[in-house]
Amino acid sequence: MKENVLQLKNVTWRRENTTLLSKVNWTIQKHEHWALLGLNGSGKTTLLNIINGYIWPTEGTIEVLGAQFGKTSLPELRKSIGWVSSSLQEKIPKLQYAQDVVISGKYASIGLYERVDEEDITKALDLMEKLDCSKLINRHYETCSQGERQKLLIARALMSEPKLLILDEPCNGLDIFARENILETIQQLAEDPEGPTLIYVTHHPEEILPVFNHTLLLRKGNVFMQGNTEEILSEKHLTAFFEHPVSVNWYGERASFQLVR
Ligand SMILES: Nc1ncnc2c1ncn2[C@@H]1O[C@H](COP(=O)(O)OP(=O)(O)OP(=O)(O)O)[C@@H](O)[C@H]1O
Repeated sequence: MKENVLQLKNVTWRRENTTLLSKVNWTIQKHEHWALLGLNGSGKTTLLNIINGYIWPTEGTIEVLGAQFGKTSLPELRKSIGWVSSSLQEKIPKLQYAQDVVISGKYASIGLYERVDEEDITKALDLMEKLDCSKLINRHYETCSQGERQKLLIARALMSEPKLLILDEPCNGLDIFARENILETIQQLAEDPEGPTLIYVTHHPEEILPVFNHTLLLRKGNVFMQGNTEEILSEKHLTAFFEHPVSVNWYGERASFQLVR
């Protein structure tokens, strides 16, 4: 049976006289992993704020994990949504130990103020193992590289066993090796039948892994197109989307892109 993880209907957000999101319709089913692709300023962060209930839309309805906004406790719902973003990365205390960063995900706190039990420690270490970052145990967060920090934050998000995990530009600031390493980790996470449904947010189409077999293109607050990734990542569609000629080459199941001069 199909189970909706997310359902946005005609979601519109206006600020003063500007429409920043316009009539967004988006349905995600369980284990249907999606990429959200849009240039700077296209409205991605605004849309994520709406999905997490931090911004209330001017019009439209929102249902996340079966809970209808307006009829549900948002703080309670947020426990089931993981959101890994660069703004979160900046908030983590520099001197916090790597394993404590992960454990804090259980309490959705920045810093760790709760008494930690043996079970939490075991779970955090298992997650660090799973994400191939267990070598960071007892390291201060500030001494970890950008790629290592991203892995810790993904492990942190998984600590509360979210049903929906939003990865908001997780490869920003990474070199090509660290980027491929993170992408491999994300691919494994997406392939885990027990794992959360993923939304991968990016402005780089080459980061869209085969496991993200659905893509939504957002442009100037409008859904330009949505559906099957392979169809969407075509020269024709991306040229229209970017309003600039784009060439696409496929290497196996990954595509690479170039602006045509
Ligand atoms: N509170 C606000 N009031 C007015 N305009 C806003 C507000 N928040 C966002 N905007 C505008 O909405 C547009 C979309 O911003 P948003 O941050 O959602 O884009 P984005 O796709 O996440 O961009 P980026 O990839 O650069 O992070 C931008 O033009 C931004 O200036």
